Amino acid sequence: MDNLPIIDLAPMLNDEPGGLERVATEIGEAARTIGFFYVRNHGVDEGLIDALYALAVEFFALPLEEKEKLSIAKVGNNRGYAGVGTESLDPEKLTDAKEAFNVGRDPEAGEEDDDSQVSRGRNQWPDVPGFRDVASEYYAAVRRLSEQLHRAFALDLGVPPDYFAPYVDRPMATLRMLHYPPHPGRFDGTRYGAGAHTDYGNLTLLSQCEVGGLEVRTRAGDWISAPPVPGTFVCNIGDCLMRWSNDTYVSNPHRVVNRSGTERYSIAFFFDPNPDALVECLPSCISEDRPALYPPITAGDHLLERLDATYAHRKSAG
Ligand SMILES: O=C(O)CCC(=O)C(=O)O
Ligand SMILES: [Fe+2]
Repeated sequence: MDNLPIIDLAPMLNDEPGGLERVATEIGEAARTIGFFYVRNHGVDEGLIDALYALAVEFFALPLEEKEKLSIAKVGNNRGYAGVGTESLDPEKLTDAKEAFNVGRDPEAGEEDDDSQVSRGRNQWPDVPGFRDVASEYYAAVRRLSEQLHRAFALDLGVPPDYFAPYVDRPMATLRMLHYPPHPGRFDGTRYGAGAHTDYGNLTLLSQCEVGGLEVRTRAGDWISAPPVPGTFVCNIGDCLMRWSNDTYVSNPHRVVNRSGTERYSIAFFFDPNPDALVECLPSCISEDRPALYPPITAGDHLLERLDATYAHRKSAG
């Protein structure tokens, strides 16, 4: 496979007769084989996406001391600024040549507001006019889209379309703006923008600016590029959904190298289930020849395990 499929979501999102079924079949095929696909007609306003890019560019252009006031290392809940060199998505390589800013979900009515818990509590907001409003609006839009994609996953995996709804209605979802400075000199394979890794949650929705750099590993072990396609998100399956589906879906390694000679920005949205969601291999994915490969775990514990392996500051804290 040289190209990732581009799946049109309109039939599902417009409630066309048979639309959910058709989209679920296409998504299921991609999720089982490579774990990556593009989605178009996804319903998220292009003007909103452009507005968030403009604010991300403004934020990353602030002096480092300003950005570090919002450092992710000061909080336990995975929100705020992570500077160049603070993360190793591939622990075998040098630290990633990227900087990032994370926004989580604001506490909703009746929810505890505890910043020490992963992906809960308050956000750290930069002093950039409009940032909070636009980031919150974008977050809500991609959250809705993620919920809708779960209906297609459920149908394809052999459970009712709303099966996942109670597990993902208070999600540990993270909006992450990313900036990859151009790679200095010739790329020698030691330092990636983002080292090879798999994502942790159920799904990721990635918007790329016009500068490419994302590469995806095929099952055969080749790396193929996933170039920006206007009007789409790249959607990929994460480790949590792979586990939940008893490896029916695949969470595939990917990496970023900015070979363009210019700045690259991207916006990722990582959708992890509710912290207390019990991730237990789906009954429809278990059979006599295919017993459950994993014991049950809460989504919160699963995410913590994965974050602690990635961040230097979390490792030393814990
Ligand atoms: O920036 C990108 O294109 C991908 C980033 C990514 O894979 C990640 O942050 O998990
Ligand atoms: Fe990723």
